[in-house]
Amino acid sequence: MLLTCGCAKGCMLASSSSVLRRQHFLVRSLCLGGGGNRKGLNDIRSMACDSEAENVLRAIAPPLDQRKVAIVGGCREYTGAPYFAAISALKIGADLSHVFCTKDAAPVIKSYSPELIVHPVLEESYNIKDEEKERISGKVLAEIDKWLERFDCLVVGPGLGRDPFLLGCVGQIMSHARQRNVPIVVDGDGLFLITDNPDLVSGYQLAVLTPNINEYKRLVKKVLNCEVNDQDAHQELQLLAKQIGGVTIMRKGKSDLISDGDIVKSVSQYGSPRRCGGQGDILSGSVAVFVSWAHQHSSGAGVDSTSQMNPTVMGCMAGSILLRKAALLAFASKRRSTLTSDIIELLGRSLEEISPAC
Ligand SMILES: NC(=O)C1=CN([C@@H]2O[C@H](COP(=O)(O)OP(=O)(O)OC[C@H]3O[C@@H](n4cnc5c(N)ncnc54)[C@H](OP(=O)(O)O)[C@@H]3O)[C@@H](O)[C@H]2O)[C@@H](O)CC1
Ligand SMILES: Nc1ncnc2c1ncn2[C@@H]1O[C@H](COP(=O)(O)OP(=O)(O)OP(=O)(O)O)[C@@H](O)[C@H]1O
Ligand SMILES: [Mg+2]
Repeated sequence: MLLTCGCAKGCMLASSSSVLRRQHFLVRSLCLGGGGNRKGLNDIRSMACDSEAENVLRAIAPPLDQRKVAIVGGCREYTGAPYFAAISALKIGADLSHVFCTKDAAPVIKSYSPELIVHPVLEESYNIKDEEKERISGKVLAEIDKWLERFDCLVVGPGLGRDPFLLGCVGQIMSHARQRNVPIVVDGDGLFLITDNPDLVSGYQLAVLTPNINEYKRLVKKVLNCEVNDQDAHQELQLLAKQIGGVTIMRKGKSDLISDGDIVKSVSQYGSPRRCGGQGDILSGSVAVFVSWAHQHSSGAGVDSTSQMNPTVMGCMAGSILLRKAALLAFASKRRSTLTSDIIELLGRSLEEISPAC
């Protein structure tokens, strides 16, 4: 079998055995990063490099292992978003994917798939009396606390809705996860929550924010107190991440821009021109798995040059390139009728093409 590296340095290896494949994996890892990343003029180290994102994915994807992720989201209005995030995490390699949602949403989400573990624990205001609120929020927290330490990553927000009582409980869940050093991906209505309460993630380096165009506008307005400036997109994102205290932000759009306040990376692989709802949910579930793999990779890394990159940034790059590849394949086949579920079906093939399971 001929394996080509695809790294910027043009490395190519021929391999006919799994041993050689492992050696090739190491060579690919060493091809990462290097001196080509520095821009120099100011302190932004920025690079638009899709092959680098593929190399990051290969480097951090372990042999098959056990990962558990949880999605906090799903309410009366939205049941698709938490399902998309949770099933994407499973398709990529999580062995268990939990969903913590409202009681109304749970039977619906369960009916989409027997693969998911669904906890009907969240409550919305319409369902409870004022005098019950304190007791119920204590109960919600106690339910989730039992599980928190088992998770390698939490995704907060897909289809969560904006009910103030529910968001109050979710804020407390985030604080508990933070105390236990569980990485958190914040998306959708989770971003609505943290835009109002940036302290929930401020200074937490295991937090990833994945805003879409609207969510980004709201964040910039709240934190930087200005309008979005697309001319200086990299600097603005870097400043925003720095201001929130070193969280990693992936600004989704035509290119996905990723910054931890230090480096800025961009993934621009052509994906799908279809903007069907739910692609961001695939991304948040995928990033959860990749971030947890990247942290594992970094903690065990030796001389491998990927160990110098923030693992949270690596997880975002890997999630972005994978979603874009799957979206490209889905659009090639389904064209105008491409749906989010078509993209999810192609996550496995896309991952296999970038990083075959050993
Ligand atoms: N199949 C599914 O289940 C899917 C469900 N999804 C889920 O949907 C949720 C929202 O995500 P999204 O991407 O539509 O949000 P976004 O771009 O900020 O807003 C667009 C416009 O809508 C408006 N608006 C939003 N919420 C509002 C509210 N409660 N009440 C009033 N206005 C509201 C918003 O207004 P604004 O905030 O600007 O005032 C803006 O004009 C989120 O939980 C996501 O995960 C998606 O993942 C897709 C697949
Ligand atoms: N204009 C675009 N062209 C190409 N790809 C895009 C464009 N905008 C977003 N994407 C891709 O789609 C993915 C999801 O981003 P999007 O902005 O659709 O998220 P979202 O609005 O949160 O999605 P959702 O509908 O799930 O809430 C991103 O990773 C990005 O790669
Ligand atoms: Mg979204």
